[in-house]
Amino acid sequence: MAVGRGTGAIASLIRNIGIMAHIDAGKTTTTERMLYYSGYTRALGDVDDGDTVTDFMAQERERGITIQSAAVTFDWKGYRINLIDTPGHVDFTVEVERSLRVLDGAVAVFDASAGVEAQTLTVWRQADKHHIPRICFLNKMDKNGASFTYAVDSIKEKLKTKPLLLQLPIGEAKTFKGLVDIVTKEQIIWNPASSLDDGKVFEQKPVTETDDPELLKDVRDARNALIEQVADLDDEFAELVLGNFSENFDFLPADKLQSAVRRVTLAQKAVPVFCGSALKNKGVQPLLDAVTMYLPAPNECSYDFLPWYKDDLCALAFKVLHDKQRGPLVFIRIYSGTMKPQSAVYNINKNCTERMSRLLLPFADQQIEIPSLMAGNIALTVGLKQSATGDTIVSSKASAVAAARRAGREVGRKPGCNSEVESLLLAGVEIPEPVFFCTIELSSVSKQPDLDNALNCLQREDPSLKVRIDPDTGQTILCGMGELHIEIIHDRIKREYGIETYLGPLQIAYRETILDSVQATDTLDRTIGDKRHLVTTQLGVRPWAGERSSVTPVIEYADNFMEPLQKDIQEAIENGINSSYLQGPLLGFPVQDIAVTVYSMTMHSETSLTMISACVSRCMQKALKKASKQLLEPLMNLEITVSEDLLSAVLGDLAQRRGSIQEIQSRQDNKVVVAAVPLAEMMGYSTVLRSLTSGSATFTLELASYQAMNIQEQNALLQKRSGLV
Ligand SMILES: Nc1nc2c(ncn2[C@@H]2O[C@H](COP(=O)(O)OP(=O)(O)OP(=O)(O)O)[C@@H](O)[C@H]2O)c(=O)[nH]1
Repeated sequence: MAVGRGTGAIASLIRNIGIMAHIDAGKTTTTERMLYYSGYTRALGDVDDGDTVTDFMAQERERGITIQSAAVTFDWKGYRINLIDTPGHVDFTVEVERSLRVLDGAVAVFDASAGVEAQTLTVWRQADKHHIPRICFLNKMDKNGASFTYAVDSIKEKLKTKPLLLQLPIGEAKTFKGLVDIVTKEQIIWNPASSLDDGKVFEQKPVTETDDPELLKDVRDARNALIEQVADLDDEFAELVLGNFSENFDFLPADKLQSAVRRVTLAQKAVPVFCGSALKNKGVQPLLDAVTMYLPAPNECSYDFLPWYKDDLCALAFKVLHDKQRGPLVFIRIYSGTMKPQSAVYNINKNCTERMSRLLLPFADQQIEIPSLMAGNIALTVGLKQSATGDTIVSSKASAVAAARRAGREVGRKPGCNSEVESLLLAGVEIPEPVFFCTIELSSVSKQPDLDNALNCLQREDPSLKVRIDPDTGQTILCGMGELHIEIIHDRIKREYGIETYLGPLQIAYRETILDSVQATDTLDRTIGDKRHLVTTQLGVRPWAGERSSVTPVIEYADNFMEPLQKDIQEAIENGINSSYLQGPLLGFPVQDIAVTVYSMTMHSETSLTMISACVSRCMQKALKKASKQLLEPLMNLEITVSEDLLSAVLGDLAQRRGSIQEIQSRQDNKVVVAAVPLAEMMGYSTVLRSLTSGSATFTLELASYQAMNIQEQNALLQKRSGLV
């Protein structure tokens, strides 16, 4: 194998990239081809045969979709490429967010016959949020209906970005046979005569007047347009062009244009576009060249926190896998310093020191042992037992404290308080609230400890899975992002942990809110041992109409409230508030969009902080019960792609689901319906849509907001829940 066994690659030769796309655009196929051409696999994997390297989990093979982000390392022409395969299904956007956090650049893969599809838009926005430079790959150029121009226009319009056409296809759909590199004016034709049609052999030669005058004209026009476009975006390049080449762009050296394209790509002013057909083995090698040429190296990315660590270790755990023999395997991205096996590291989130036994380079489901690894690399560690997805890892607590000091934070104000060090955490992954939940039951109670262990492991791997115990029934509840998400968790419990479980019916995670302002007073008086805990508090709750809906309440204090307010008492009060809004008064769902004002608090000097929290929590519950209450239901953004002849059937069905149609767009021969529909109406929708359209339509579903239910629906739900109907 070509991977070095040293300390990993030096940062300028590393590319940490991800592939992002809509479901079925061809991420897995493209990844497989990359691994093949770089020499990592000897045979071409095929998603349709279920034998790809990156989709290594059994469920992924069966379902043909990518669920887990598997990190794969390979080398291409002297560069080390760490590739994180990001999932495309909307149930797994947390996986996408998590992998985007550790990427320096991304390749967006499109189906050239469909252009920009719903999920690409979502992931594109996430990549914008993380400021990740991108290049685009228009895949499936061989497919019926593939259109380079259509796909480029759709990138321009929908993604509101400036595509830089660095290639032109030669032929389209059935006639697609190669491409032209606009920068070098060379054509690349894959060898049809090769007996093994694996795309390894291709012919690369300049486009000439004699061979194909028409193509040469197209290439010249495209190159001139590209030069003008780049000159508009990059002053250094504009000066060069105007100074020496304004008469004739033909003489402008390719490397000058490449450097300028690189600068505008890294500055995210524009996005280079490439094309090909992964399935037909065309265009992937130039795409790999483009990854090394146009996407940034780790040392070209700036991170606010780097100066705090100087050369000390700073790393982020971005993925946990559980291995039966070796225990948890934690994927780490190293931002600064060096990592060595057989050493201790400090986890800031968990405030604990852990020992790492081995350090491995990830190659899908195989790993290669390495003696140390430098900044910029991605590695797999063995031995970390506490670390979970999203944790920040440094060399020692002392190093974290030193970094906190450099960051200008005041450390050690209060003994035992870790919060200043915690503020050094690399921004964690935002986990959206789960919209579905269901009970999970065992056939035999004796297996409960095994199930608890399995759920703990699964939660460390996947923070979007939440597990809680129903306080009334004692049942274990799984909360997840979608039907498929929960189904896959269920499947994994059986396959990976050998535990047979039954799921209760899938239910929707509603929210609650209040409609008026109310106040409540409560007193708690308890004597424990020889101490009397006596506390009285008065507080008010009111609806909060802030810009964004939020489950965490806004907390305010009345003027002159206990001045000066001691920090530990304030924490106790806020703990009390925060423990009470999660169980709303109507059906026990979290209460959102409320503001709490604490008016007064009197207490006996011996009252403990726990009793203060308990009193505040009870008082909050009392106030929430007194208020007029409202149930909120998840409203989903739905996007359906359907052929024109089946459109009316789909719309007719949507009308019965309380759906409001926002837009119907045309996408080549298809219609795209954009609608908002309550989640309650979408249970089992994939089966319904499949039968309505004989499986030809596709849809994506994403949480938009929580909306108030009307009074009839609210009453019907309350009655159903209380067993009256
Ligand atoms: N015609 C054509 N089909 C392709 C091409 N690339 C991939 N496909 C097919 O498209 C389907 C989806 O390909 P995948 O590589 O699994 O796509 P993916 O984006 O990884 O899919 P998810 O993991 O489900 O998100 C498969 O049937 C592939 O054979 C291509 O270049 N041309």
